[in-house]
Amino acid sequence: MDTEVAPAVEAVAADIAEMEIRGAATIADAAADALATQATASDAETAEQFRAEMHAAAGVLYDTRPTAVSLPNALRFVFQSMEGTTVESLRQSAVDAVEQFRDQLDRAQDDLGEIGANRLRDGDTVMTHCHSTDALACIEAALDQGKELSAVVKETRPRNQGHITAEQLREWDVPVTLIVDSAARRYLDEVDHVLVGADAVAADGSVVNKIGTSGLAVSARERGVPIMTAAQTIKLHPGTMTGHTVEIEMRDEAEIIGPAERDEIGDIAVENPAFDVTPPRYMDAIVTERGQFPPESIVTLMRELFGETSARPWEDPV
Ligand SMILES: O=P(O)(O)OC[C@H]1O[C@H](OP(=O)(O)O)[C@H](O)[C@@H]1O
Repeated sequence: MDTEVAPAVEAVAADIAEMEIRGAATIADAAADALATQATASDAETAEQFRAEMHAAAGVLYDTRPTAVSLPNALRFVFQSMEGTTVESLRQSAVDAVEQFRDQLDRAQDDLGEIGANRLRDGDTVMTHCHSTDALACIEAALDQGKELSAVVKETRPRNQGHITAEQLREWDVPVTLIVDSAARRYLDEVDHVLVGADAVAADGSVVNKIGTSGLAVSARERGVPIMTAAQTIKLHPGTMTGHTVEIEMRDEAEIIGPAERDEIGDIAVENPAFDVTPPRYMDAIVTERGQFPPESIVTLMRELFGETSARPWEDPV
C-alpha cells in the first residue's frame, strides 16, 4: 500500500529534529498542524489508505525527539478524534481535531499563566532556566496583573536558550540579569522564585526538563527558595502510569565541543543529555491549566485525563 508522507510533513519533522522548532508546547502545536497538512494533502482513494498515510506521518513526527511527551499526546488527540468511513469524513474530522487541539493549547497556556501568576508577588525576582513558553506565560500574566518583576536568567548551556528568555523578558520591560549556569546557587539568595517548564511530567511527580533543572531544584531547596514547574497537561506522560520511563534525549557532542577543540584535548568521551529528572521532593508545585498540584498528587489528574491509553496511539488497531 502506498503510504506517502507529504513533503511538508517531512520538513516539519526535520525542523523539530534540528530544533528549528523547539519547546514542548511549540513542538506539539507544529506536530498537530503537520497532521492537518497531511490530511489536506492526501490524495488517498480509500479510507484505509488515508489512515495508513496519517499513521505514517505520525510515525515520522514521533521519531524526531524522544523526550517531550507533548508530541505523542498531540498525535494521540488527533487520532482519537478521527472518525468516519470515507476519506472525506476522516479528513474533515482530522482537520477539525487539529483546530480544536491548537485552540485548547493556546487556552491552556493562558489559564496556566493566570494560576502561576498568583504565586508571584509584586516586586519579586524570578530565576529562569532554559526557554519555556509555559513558564513565560506565568510571568506575562503577573505583569498583566500589574506586578513588577525582575529576572535572573540562566544562559542554559549548551544551546544558550536562556537568551531567548532574556530577549522576551526585555520586550516586556522586565529587568534581566543573565548569568552562567554555574552561578545559579550564588544568585539564589537574591531571588524569590525559581520558575521552570517541563518536557514531561511522570506519574510520581518527577519533572523532566532541560538539563540542569534538577541541580537547580536541589540548590533552591537548600537555599529555601520556592521552585515551580509550569506545565500544561499535555506534558503529563501517560505511559509512566504503567511503569514506562521517560527516554532522555542524547544530543550531538558538537553542541558542547567543536572538532578543533576536541582534537586539541585528545581522546575523551563527551556526553550531551538534553534533559534531566527532578524528583518530586525537590519541586514545590506543578502549575497546570487545571490548577496547581503538589507533584506527588499529579497522578490523580493523569488518571482523570488519560484513563487507559497506549504509548503509540497511531499503532492502535483501527
Ligand atoms: O512547552 P514550553 O513551556 O515552551 O517548553 C518546555 C520545555 O521545552 C524545552 O525543551 P527544548 O528546548 O525543546 O529542548 C525546555 O526544556 C523547556 O523547559
